[in-house]
Amino acid sequence: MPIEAKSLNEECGLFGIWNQKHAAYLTYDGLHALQHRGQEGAGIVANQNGHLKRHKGLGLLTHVFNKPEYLESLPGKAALGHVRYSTAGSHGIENIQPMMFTGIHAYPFALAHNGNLTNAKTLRKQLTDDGQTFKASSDSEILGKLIENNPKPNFIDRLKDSLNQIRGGFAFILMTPDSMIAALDPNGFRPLVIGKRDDGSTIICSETCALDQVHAKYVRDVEPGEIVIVNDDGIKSEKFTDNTELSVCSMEYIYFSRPDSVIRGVSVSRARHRMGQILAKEQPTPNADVVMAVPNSSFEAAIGYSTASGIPFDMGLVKNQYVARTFIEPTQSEREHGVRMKLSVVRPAVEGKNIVLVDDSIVRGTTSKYIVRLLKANGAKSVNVRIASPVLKFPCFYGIDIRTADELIGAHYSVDGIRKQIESDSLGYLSVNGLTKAIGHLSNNQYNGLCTAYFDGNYPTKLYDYQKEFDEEAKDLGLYKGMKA
Ligand SMILES: O=P(O)(O)OC[C@H]1O[C@H](OP(=O)(O)OP(=O)(O)O)[C@H](O)[C@@H]1O
Ligand SMILES: NC(=O)CC[C@H](N)C(=O)O
Ligand SMILES: [Mg+2]
Repeated sequence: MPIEAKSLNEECGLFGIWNQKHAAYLTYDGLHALQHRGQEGAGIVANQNGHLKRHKGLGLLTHVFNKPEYLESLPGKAALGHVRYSTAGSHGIENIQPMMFTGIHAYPFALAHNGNLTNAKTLRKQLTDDGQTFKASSDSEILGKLIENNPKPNFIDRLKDSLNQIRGGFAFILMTPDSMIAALDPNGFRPLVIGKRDDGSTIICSETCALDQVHAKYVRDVEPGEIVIVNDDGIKSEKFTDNTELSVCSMEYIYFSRPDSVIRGVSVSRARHRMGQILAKEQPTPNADVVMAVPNSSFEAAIGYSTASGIPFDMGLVKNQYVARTFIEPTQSEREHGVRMKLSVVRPAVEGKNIVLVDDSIVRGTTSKYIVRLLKANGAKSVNVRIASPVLKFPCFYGIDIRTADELIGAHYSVDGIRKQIESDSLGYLSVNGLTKAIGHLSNNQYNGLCTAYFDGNYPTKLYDYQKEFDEEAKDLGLYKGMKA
Protein backbone atom coordinates (compact mmCIF):
# COMPACT_ATOMS: atom_id res chain seq x y z
CA MET A 1 0.00 0.00 0.00
CA PRO A 2 1.67 3.27 -1.08
CA ILE A 3 2.23 5.73 1.77
CA GLU A 4 3.67 9.12 1.02
CA ALA A 5 6.81 9.82 3.05
CA LYS A 6 5.44 13.01 4.58
CA SER A 7 6.34 14.43 7.93
CA LEU A 8 3.01 15.81 8.94
CA ASN A 9 0.21 13.66 7.77
CA GLU A 10 -3.10 15.14 6.87
CA GLU A 11 -6.41 14.16 8.30
CA CYS A 12 -9.50 12.74 6.74
CA GLY A 13 -11.84 14.69 4.50
CA LEU A 14 -15.65 14.47 4.57
CA PHE A 15 -18.19 15.52 1.95
CA GLY A 16 -21.96 14.94 2.03
CA ILE A 17 -24.70 16.29 -0.22
CA TRP A 18 -28.51 16.12 -0.03
CA ASN A 19 -31.08 16.72 -2.76
CA GLN A 20 -28.99 16.84 -5.93
CA LYS A 21 -29.62 14.56 -8.89
CA HIS A 22 -25.89 14.10 -9.58
CA ALA A 23 -25.05 13.63 -5.89
CA ALA A 24 -22.25 11.06 -6.33
CA TYR A 25 -20.57 13.11 -9.09
CA LEU A 26 -20.55 16.26 -6.97
CA THR A 27 -19.24 14.23 -4.03
CA TYR A 28 -16.39 13.05 -6.25
CA ASP A 29 -15.59 16.69 -7.15
CA GLY A 30 -15.83 17.76 -3.51
CA LEU A 31 -13.54 14.95 -2.36
CA HIS A 32 -11.07 15.95 -5.06
CA ALA A 33 -10.77 19.35 -3.34
CA LEU A 34 -10.19 17.53 -0.03
CA GLN A 35 -7.62 15.04 -1.31
CA HIS A 36 -4.86 16.85 0.65
CA ARG A 37 -6.54 15.60 3.86
CA GLY A 38 -6.07 11.91 3.09
CA GLN A 39 -4.50 9.82 0.37
CA GLU A 40 -4.75 6.26 1.72
CA GLY A 41 -8.20 5.48 0.41
CA ALA A 42 -11.53 6.93 -0.67
CA GLY A 43 -15.17 5.92 -0.78
CA ILE A 44 -18.62 7.20 -1.71
CA VAL A 45 -22.02 5.96 -0.53
CA ALA A 46 -25.05 7.00 -2.59
CA ASN A 47 -28.61 7.08 -1.32
CA GLN A 48 -31.21 6.17 -3.96
CA ASN A 49 -34.70 6.39 -2.50
CA GLY A 50 -33.49 5.10 0.86
CA HIS A 51 -31.27 2.39 -0.59
CA LEU A 52 -27.57 2.85 0.29
CA LYS A 53 -24.86 1.67 -2.10
CA ARG A 54 -21.08 2.10 -1.80
CA HIS A 55 -17.89 2.02 -3.83
CA LYS A 56 -14.56 2.35 -2.01
CA GLY A 57 -10.91 1.43 -2.43
CA LEU A 58 -7.30 2.06 -1.46
CA GLY A 59 -5.30 4.94 -2.92
CA LEU A 60 -6.11 8.35 -4.37
CA LEU A 61 -9.65 9.28 -5.39
CA THR A 62 -8.80 9.19 -9.11
CA HIS A 63 -7.43 5.69 -8.64
CA VAL A 64 -10.43 4.40 -6.67
CA PHE A 65 -12.86 5.83 -9.25
CA ASN A 66 -10.75 5.08 -12.32
CA LYS A 67 -13.65 3.69 -14.39
CA PRO A 68 -16.81 5.65 -15.29
CA GLU A 69 -19.01 2.74 -14.21
CA TYR A 70 -18.03 3.22 -10.56
CA LEU A 71 -19.77 6.61 -10.33
CA GLU A 72 -22.48 5.47 -12.75
CA SER A 73 -23.26 2.66 -10.31
CA LEU A 74 -24.04 5.22 -7.56
CA PRO A 75 -27.33 6.88 -8.56
CA GLY A 76 -29.49 8.75 -6.06
CA LYS A 77 -30.16 12.26 -4.81
CA ALA A 78 -27.85 12.14 -1.80
CA ALA A 79 -24.30 10.93 -1.26
CA LEU A 80 -21.55 10.81 1.36
CA GLY A 81 -17.81 10.58 0.65
CA HIS A 82 -14.57 10.21 2.59
CA VAL A 83 -10.82 10.38 1.95
CA ARG A 84 -8.71 8.72 4.62
CA TYR A 85 -5.39 9.22 6.32
CA SER A 86 -5.26 6.75 9.20
CA THR A 87 -4.76 7.86 12.79
CA ALA A 88 -5.91 4.60 14.34
CA GLY A 89 -5.92 1.06 13.00
CA SER A 90 -4.27 -0.40 9.91
CA HIS A 91 -4.01 1.03 6.39
CA GLY A 92 -6.22 -1.80 5.06
CA ILE A 93 -9.36 -1.63 2.94
CA GLU A 94 -11.55 -2.60 5.93
CA ASN A 95 -10.78 0.80 7.49
CA ILE A 96 -11.61 2.81 4.36
CA GLN A 97 -14.80 4.80 4.85
CA PRO A 98 -17.72 5.46 4.68
CA MET A 99 -18.47 2.45 6.88
CA MET A 100 -21.88 0.77 6.68
CA PHE A 101 -24.05 -0.47 9.54
CA THR A 102 -27.47 -1.99 10.19
CA GLY A 103 -27.75 -3.53 13.66
CA ILE A 104 -30.59 -4.66 15.88
CA HIS A 105 -33.03 -2.10 14.41
CA ALA A 106 -32.45 -3.30 10.83
CA TYR A 107 -31.99 0.38 9.94
CA PRO A 108 -29.06 0.87 7.56
CA PHE A 109 -26.73 3.86 7.79
CA ALA A 110 -23.30 4.93 6.55
CA LEU A 111 -20.74 6.82 8.58
CA ALA A 112 -17.67 8.96 7.77
CA HIS A 113 -15.28 10.26 10.43
CA ASN A 114 -12.50 12.83 10.70
CA GLY A 115 -10.58 12.90 13.95
CA ASN A 116 -9.39 10.48 16.58
CA LEU A 117 -11.30 9.05 19.55
CA THR A 118 -9.36 9.06 22.81
CA ASN A 119 -11.44 6.36 24.54
CA ALA A 120 -11.70 3.98 21.57
CA LYS A 121 -9.71 1.23 23.26
CA THR A 122 -11.92 1.20 26.35
CA LEU A 123 -15.16 1.28 24.36
CA ARG A 124 -13.95 -1.40 21.99
CA LYS A 125 -13.16 -3.66 24.91
CA GLN A 126 -16.57 -3.02 26.48
CA LEU A 127 -18.34 -3.76 23.20
CA THR A 128 -16.25 -6.87 22.57
CA ASP A 129 -16.96 -8.11 26.11
CA ASP A 130 -20.65 -7.63 25.30
CA GLY A 131 -20.25 -9.98 22.37
CA GLN A 132 -19.88 -7.43 19.55
CA THR A 133 -17.57 -8.19 16.64
CA PHE A 134 -15.72 -5.58 14.61
CA LYS A 135 -14.98 -5.60 10.88
CA ALA A 136 -12.32 -2.88 11.03
CA SER A 137 -9.46 -1.96 13.36
CA SER A 138 -9.86 1.84 13.36
CA ASP A 139 -11.68 3.90 15.99
CA SER A 140 -14.37 5.10 13.56
CA GLU A 141 -16.39 1.88 13.68
CA ILE A 142 -17.08 2.39 17.39
CA LEU A 143 -19.68 5.11 16.95
CA GLY A 144 -21.49 2.90 14.41
CA LYS A 145 -21.49 -0.06 16.82
CA LEU A 146 -22.79 2.07 19.69
CA ILE A 147 -25.68 3.38 17.54
CA GLU A 148 -26.47 -0.08 16.15
CA ASN A 149 -26.83 -1.57 19.61
CA ASN A 150 -28.64 1.22 21.39
CA PRO A 151 -32.20 0.06 22.22
CA LYS A 152 -33.96 3.45 21.79
CA PRO A 153 -36.49 3.41 18.94
CA ASN A 154 -35.54 6.81 17.47
CA PHE A 155 -32.29 7.07 15.44
CA ILE A 156 -31.41 10.59 16.67
CA ASP A 157 -31.81 9.46 20.29
CA ARG A 158 -29.52 6.50 19.59
CA LEU A 159 -27.01 8.86 17.97
CA LYS A 160 -27.12 11.35 20.86
CA ASP A 161 -26.55 8.63 23.46
CA SER A 162 -23.64 7.28 21.46
CA LEU A 163 -22.01 10.67 20.84
CA ASN A 164 -22.07 11.23 24.59
CA GLN A 165 -20.05 8.07 25.14
CA ILE A 166 -17.16 8.86 22.80
CA ARG A 167 -14.31 11.27 23.59
CA GLY A 168 -11.66 13.09 21.57
CA GLY A 169 -11.74 14.71 18.17
CA PHE A 170 -14.61 13.90 15.86
CA ALA A 171 -16.40 15.39 12.92
CA PHE A 172 -18.93 12.85 11.66
CA ILE A 173 -21.32 12.74 8.73
CA LEU A 174 -23.89 9.94 8.62
CA MET A 175 -26.24 8.95 5.81
CA THR A 176 -29.48 7.20 6.74
CA PRO A 177 -32.28 6.22 4.32
CA ASP A 178 -34.06 9.53 4.96
CA SER A 179 -31.46 12.02 6.29
CA MET A 180 -27.90 13.24 6.18
CA ILE A 181 -26.68 13.98 9.71
CA ALA A 182 -23.52 15.77 10.86
CA ALA A 183 -22.05 15.96 14.38
CA LEU A 184 -19.05 17.76 15.83
CA ASP A 185 -17.18 17.03 19.08
CA PRO A 186 -17.63 19.37 22.07
CA ASN A 187 -14.31 21.15 21.32
CA GLY A 188 -14.83 21.51 17.58
CA PHE A 189 -11.27 20.31 16.96
CA ARG A 190 -11.91 19.60 13.28
CA PRO A 191 -13.43 21.96 10.74
CA LEU A 192 -16.92 21.16 9.41
CA VAL A 193 -19.03 23.54 7.33
CA ILE A 194 -22.51 23.76 5.83
CA GLY A 195 -23.14 25.13 2.32
CA LYS A 196 -25.99 25.55 -0.15
CA ARG A 197 -26.18 25.49 -3.92
CA ASP A 198 -28.58 27.56 -6.01
CA ASP A 199 -30.36 24.34 -7.04
CA GLY A 200 -31.46 23.90 -3.40
CA SER A 201 -29.04 21.12 -2.47
CA THR A 202 -27.33 21.18 0.93
CA ILE A 203 -23.70 20.23 1.50
CA ILE A 204 -21.75 19.47 4.67
CA CYS A 205 -18.00 19.05 4.30
CA SER A 206 -14.62 19.43 6.01
CA GLU A 207 -13.38 22.62 4.34
CA THR A 208 -14.85 25.54 2.45
CA CYS A 209 -12.52 24.80 -0.50
CA ALA A 210 -14.80 21.83 -1.27
CA LEU A 211 -17.85 24.13 -1.22
CA ASP A 212 -16.13 26.39 -3.77
CA GLN A 213 -15.30 23.35 -5.87
CA VAL A 214 -18.99 22.47 -6.32
CA HIS A 215 -20.22 26.11 -6.59
CA ALA A 216 -21.91 26.07 -3.20
CA LYS A 217 -22.20 29.09 -0.94
CA TYR A 218 -20.91 28.89 2.61
CA VAL A 219 -23.76 29.05 5.14
CA ARG A 220 -22.04 28.45 8.50
CA ASP A 221 -19.69 26.24 10.51
CA VAL A 222 -21.13 23.31 12.46
CA GLU A 223 -20.90 24.17 16.18
CA PRO A 224 -19.23 22.10 18.92
CA GLY A 225 -21.73 19.65 20.43
CA GLU A 226 -24.16 20.19 17.55
CA ILE A 227 -26.08 17.67 15.43
CA VAL A 228 -27.26 18.97 12.06
CA ILE A 229 -30.04 16.97 10.40
CA VAL A 230 -30.67 17.51 6.69
CA ASN A 231 -33.64 15.84 4.96
CA ASP A 232 -36.54 16.62 2.62
CA ASP A 233 -38.11 18.76 5.39
CA GLY A 234 -35.07 21.10 5.48
CA ILE A 235 -32.24 21.59 7.99
CA LYS A 236 -32.66 21.08 11.72
CA SER A 237 -30.13 21.72 14.49
CA GLU A 238 -29.96 19.91 17.83
CA LYS A 239 -27.36 19.58 20.57
CA PHE A 240 -26.04 16.32 21.98
CA THR A 241 -24.29 18.23 24.76
CA ASP A 242 -24.11 21.79 26.09
CA ASN A 243 -20.83 21.08 27.79
CA THR A 244 -18.74 22.60 24.98
CA GLU A 245 -15.57 24.65 24.75
CA LEU A 246 -14.32 25.62 21.29
CA SER A 247 -10.67 24.76 20.67
CA VAL A 248 -10.07 24.38 16.94
CA CYS A 249 -6.85 22.55 16.07
CA SER A 250 -4.31 25.33 15.37
CA MET A 251 -2.47 22.97 13.01
CA GLU A 252 -5.44 23.28 10.65
CA TYR A 253 -4.43 26.91 10.17
CA ILE A 254 -0.68 26.33 10.25
CA TYR A 255 -0.42 23.37 7.91
CA PHE A 256 -3.35 21.04 7.24
CA SER A 257 -6.14 23.00 5.62
CA ARG A 258 -5.95 24.36 2.12
CA PRO A 259 -4.98 28.06 1.99
CA ASP A 260 -8.18 28.96 0.11
CA SER A 261 -10.32 27.55 2.95
CA VAL A 262 -11.91 29.68 5.66
CA ILE A 263 -12.30 28.18 9.14
CA ARG A 264 -14.68 29.93 11.54
CA GLY A 265 -14.48 33.15 9.55
CA VAL A 266 -10.66 33.17 9.39
CA SER A 267 -8.99 32.72 6.02
CA VAL A 268 -6.26 30.09 6.30
CA SER A 269 -4.11 31.94 3.78
CA ARG A 270 -4.43 35.29 5.62
CA ALA A 271 -3.72 33.64 8.98
CA ARG A 272 -0.48 32.17 7.56
CA HIS A 273 0.43 35.60 6.19
CA ARG A 274 0.01 37.09 9.65
CA MET A 275 2.05 34.27 11.21
CA GLY A 276 4.90 35.29 8.87
CA GLN A 277 4.45 38.99 9.64
CA ILE A 278 4.50 38.47 13.39
CA LEU A 279 7.43 36.06 13.05
CA ALA A 280 9.39 38.82 11.28
CA LYS A 281 8.81 41.11 14.27
CA GLU A 282 9.54 38.44 16.89
CA GLN A 283 12.50 36.85 15.10
CA PRO A 284 14.08 39.46 12.84
CA THR A 285 17.04 38.65 10.57
CA PRO A 286 19.15 41.78 10.17
CA ASN A 287 21.37 41.88 7.10
CA ALA A 288 19.55 39.12 5.23
CA ASP A 289 19.31 39.48 1.43
CA VAL A 290 16.35 37.32 0.62
CA VAL A 291 13.36 35.43 2.12
CA MET A 292 12.58 31.97 0.78
CA ALA A 293 9.75 29.51 1.38
CA VAL A 294 9.82 25.75 1.70
CA PRO A 295 7.21 24.77 -0.87
CA ASN A 296 4.32 24.36 -0.66
CA SER A 297 2.88 24.97 2.75
CA SER A 298 5.04 27.92 3.85
CA PHE A 299 4.56 30.27 0.89
CA GLU A 300 2.10 32.59 2.64
CA ALA A 301 4.15 32.76 5.86
CA ALA A 302 7.31 33.54 3.85
CA ILE A 303 5.53 36.28 1.90
CA GLY A 304 4.24 37.67 5.22
CA TYR A 305 7.80 37.65 6.61
CA SER A 306 9.06 39.43 3.51
CA THR A 307 6.33 42.09 3.60
CA ALA A 308 6.84 42.86 7.29
CA SER A 309 10.66 42.87 7.16
CA GLY A 310 11.10 44.56 3.78
CA ILE A 311 13.49 41.76 2.75
CA PRO A 312 12.62 40.67 -0.82
CA PHE A 313 11.02 37.28 -1.44
CA ASP A 314 12.45 34.90 -4.01
CA MET A 315 11.84 31.34 -5.15
CA GLY A 316 14.96 29.45 -4.20
CA LEU A 317 13.41 26.01 -3.90
CA VAL A 318 11.30 24.10 -6.37
CA LYS A 319 8.93 21.29 -5.50
CA ASN A 320 8.38 18.39 -7.85
CA GLN A 321 4.57 18.26 -7.99
CA TYR A 322 4.56 14.59 -8.93
CA VAL A 323 4.90 13.33 -5.39
CA ALA A 324 7.17 10.35 -4.98
CA ARG A 325 5.48 7.54 -3.13
CA THR A 326 7.13 4.79 -1.16
CA PHE A 327 5.76 1.34 -0.68
CA ILE A 328 6.67 0.76 2.90
CA GLU A 329 5.98 2.53 6.17
CA PRO A 330 8.03 5.72 6.23
CA THR A 331 11.37 5.16 7.95
CA GLN A 332 13.95 7.86 8.53
CA SER A 333 15.98 6.95 5.44
CA GLU A 334 12.76 6.80 3.39
CA ARG A 335 11.89 10.26 4.64
CA GLU A 336 15.29 11.64 3.65
CA HIS A 337 14.92 10.05 0.26
CA GLY A 338 11.39 11.51 0.03
CA VAL A 339 12.62 15.07 0.72
CA ARG A 340 15.39 14.63 -1.86
CA MET A 341 12.89 13.48 -4.47
CA LYS A 342 10.63 16.41 -3.65
CA LEU A 343 12.75 19.54 -3.33
CA SER A 344 15.48 21.04 -5.50
CA VAL A 345 17.26 24.39 -5.62
CA VAL A 346 17.46 27.38 -8.02
CA ARG A 347 21.20 28.06 -7.78
CA PRO A 348 21.31 31.67 -9.13
CA ALA A 349 18.72 32.73 -6.52
CA VAL A 350 20.79 31.25 -3.71
CA GLU A 351 24.48 31.76 -4.54
CA GLY A 352 26.25 34.32 -2.34
CA LYS A 353 23.06 35.20 -0.41
CA ASN A 354 22.22 35.50 3.26
CA ILE A 355 18.94 33.63 3.28
CA VAL A 356 15.92 33.68 5.59
CA LEU A 357 14.33 30.27 5.10
CA VAL A 358 10.72 30.23 6.32
CA ASP A 359 8.91 26.96 6.96
CA ASP A 360 5.62 26.36 8.76
CA SER A 361 6.93 23.70 11.12
CA ILE A 362 9.78 21.41 12.10
CA VAL A 363 8.63 17.91 13.01
CA ARG A 364 11.61 15.55 12.92
CA GLY A 365 13.96 18.09 11.35
CA THR A 366 14.51 16.00 8.21
CA THR A 367 13.31 18.70 5.80
CA SER A 368 15.16 21.64 7.38
CA LYS A 369 18.44 19.77 7.69
CA TYR A 370 18.32 18.63 4.09
CA ILE A 371 17.45 22.10 2.78
CA VAL A 372 20.09 23.90 4.85
CA ARG A 373 22.72 21.55 3.41
CA LEU A 374 21.31 21.90 -0.09
CA LEU A 375 21.31 25.71 0.04
CA LYS A 376 24.87 25.79 1.40
CA ALA A 377 26.03 23.33 -1.27
CA ASN A 378 24.60 25.80 -3.78
CA GLY A 379 26.66 28.69 -2.45
CA ALA A 380 24.40 30.28 0.20
CA LYS A 381 26.44 32.52 2.53
CA SER A 382 24.16 31.90 5.49
CA VAL A 383 20.86 30.10 6.11
CA ASN A 384 18.65 31.50 8.86
CA VAL A 385 15.68 29.25 9.53
CA ARG A 386 12.47 30.92 10.76
CA ILE A 387 9.49 28.77 11.72
CA ALA A 388 5.99 30.26 11.49
CA SER A 389 4.69 28.23 14.45
CA PRO A 390 6.00 27.54 17.97
CA VAL A 391 8.31 24.62 18.88
CA LEU A 392 6.38 21.41 18.20
CA LYS A 393 7.07 19.20 21.21
CA PHE A 394 3.82 17.57 22.34
CA PRO A 395 1.90 14.76 20.63
CA CYS A 396 -1.67 15.07 19.34
CA PHE A 397 -4.48 12.68 20.22
CA TYR A 398 -7.32 14.41 18.39
CA GLY A 399 -6.54 13.51 14.79
CA ILE A 400 -2.94 14.21 13.81
CA ASP A 401 -0.83 11.10 13.72
CA ILE A 402 1.93 12.34 16.04
CA ARG A 403 1.17 9.98 18.90
CA THR A 404 4.47 10.13 20.77
CA ALA A 405 6.73 13.07 21.55
CA ASP A 406 9.75 10.87 21.03
CA GLU A 407 9.70 11.42 17.26
CA LEU A 408 9.64 15.23 17.65
CA ILE A 409 13.01 16.98 17.54
CA GLY A 410 11.49 19.78 19.68
CA ALA A 411 10.88 17.32 22.51
CA HIS A 412 14.56 16.44 22.72
CA TYR A 413 16.48 19.67 22.12
CA SER A 414 16.42 23.34 23.04
CA VAL A 415 16.06 25.81 20.16
CA ASP A 416 19.83 26.10 19.97
CA GLY A 417 20.11 22.31 20.09
CA ILE A 418 17.71 22.05 17.15
CA ARG A 419 19.74 24.72 15.30
CA LYS A 420 22.84 22.59 15.71
CA GLN A 421 20.98 19.50 14.50
CA ILE A 422 19.69 21.18 11.36
CA GLU A 423 23.07 22.95 10.85
CA SER A 424 21.57 26.40 10.27
CA ASP A 425 23.29 29.70 11.09
CA SER A 426 20.37 30.81 13.22
CA LEU A 427 16.90 29.55 14.14
CA GLY A 428 13.81 31.34 15.44
CA TYR A 429 10.24 30.24 16.14
CA LEU A 430 6.94 32.09 16.40
CA SER A 431 5.64 32.35 20.00
CA VAL A 432 2.35 30.78 21.13
CA ASN A 433 1.03 34.32 21.70
CA GLY A 434 2.12 35.32 18.22
CA LEU A 435 0.34 32.30 16.78
CA THR A 436 -2.87 33.06 18.66
CA LYS A 437 -2.69 36.69 17.55
CA ALA A 438 -2.14 35.68 13.92
CA ILE A 439 -5.19 33.41 13.86
CA GLY A 440 -7.30 35.77 15.93
CA HIS A 441 -9.81 35.48 18.69
CA LEU A 442 -12.19 32.60 17.90
CA SER A 443 -13.84 32.57 21.33
CA ASN A 444 -13.67 34.22 24.74
CA ASN A 445 -12.88 30.96 26.48
CA GLN A 446 -9.55 30.14 28.18
CA TYR A 447 -8.15 28.80 24.87
CA ASN A 448 -9.21 31.74 22.69
CA GLY A 449 -11.03 29.02 20.75
CA LEU A 450 -7.79 27.31 19.69
CA CYS A 451 -5.98 24.10 20.61
CA THR A 452 -2.26 24.85 20.91
CA ALA A 453 -1.46 21.67 22.87
CA TYR A 454 1.28 20.58 20.41
CA PHE A 455 3.27 23.61 21.54
CA ASP A 456 2.33 24.23 25.17
CA GLY A 457 0.96 20.86 26.34
CA ASN A 458 -2.29 22.55 27.29
CA TYR A 459 -4.71 19.80 26.23
CA PRO A 460 -8.33 20.98 26.36
CA THR A 461 -9.61 17.53 27.42
CA LYS A 462 -8.51 14.53 29.45
CA LEU A 463 -6.59 12.06 27.28
CA TYR A 464 -8.41 8.93 28.52
CA ASP A 465 -6.80 5.81 26.99
CA TYR A 466 -3.65 7.80 26.13
CA GLN A 467 -3.28 9.60 29.46
CA LYS A 468 -1.06 7.17 31.34
CA GLU A 469 1.38 6.68 28.48
CA PHE A 470 1.51 10.41 27.80
CA ASP A 471 2.14 11.29 31.46
CA GLU A 472 5.03 8.83 31.56
CA GLU A 473 6.53 10.16 28.36
CA ALA A 474 6.08 13.78 29.44
CA LYS A 475 7.93 12.95 32.64
CA ASP A 476 10.71 10.98 30.92
CA LEU A 477 11.35 13.68 28.33
CA GLY A 478 10.74 16.57 30.76
CA LEU A 479 8.25 18.08 28.33
CA TYR A 480 6.76 20.50 30.87
CA LYS A 481 10.09 21.54 32.33
CA GLY A 482 10.29 25.31 32.54
CA MET A 483 6.68 25.56 31.40
CA LYS A 484 3.45 26.27 33.16
CA ALA A 485 1.67 22.89 32.88
O1 LIG B 1 10.86 18.36 10.17
P1 LIG B 1 10.27 17.42 9.23
O2 LIG B 1 9.99 16.10 9.88
O3 LIG B 1 10.99 17.25 7.97
O4 LIG B 1 8.81 17.97 8.87
C1 LIG B 1 8.50 19.31 8.59
C2 LIG B 1 8.00 19.49 7.20
O5 LIG B 1 6.86 18.64 6.96
C3 LIG B 1 5.81 19.41 6.41
O6 LIG B 1 5.91 19.47 5.02
P2 LIG B 1 5.71 18.22 4.06
O7 LIG B 1 7.02 17.75 3.59
O8 LIG B 1 4.87 17.20 4.74
O9 LIG B 1 4.92 18.73 2.79
P3 LIG B 1 4.25 20.11 2.26
O10 LIG B 1 4.75 21.28 3.00
O11 LIG B 1 4.63 20.20 0.83
O12 LIG B 1 2.80 19.90 2.42
C4 LIG B 1 6.04 20.79 6.97
O13 LIG B 1 5.47 21.78 6.12
C5 LIG B 1 7.54 20.92 7.01
O14 LIG B 1 8.05 21.40 5.78
N1 LIG C 1 -7.44 11.17 9.81
C1 LIG C 1 -8.62 10.89 10.28
O1 LIG C 1 -9.46 11.74 10.56
C2 LIG C 1 -8.79 9.42 10.51
C3 LIG C 1 -10.12 8.94 11.03
C4 LIG C 1 -9.98 7.64 11.82
N2 LIG C 1 -9.40 7.89 13.12
C5 LIG C 1 -9.14 6.62 11.06
O2 LIG C 1 -8.08 6.29 11.46
O3 LIG C 1 -9.54 6.14 10.05
MG1 LIG D 1 6.43 21.61 4.23
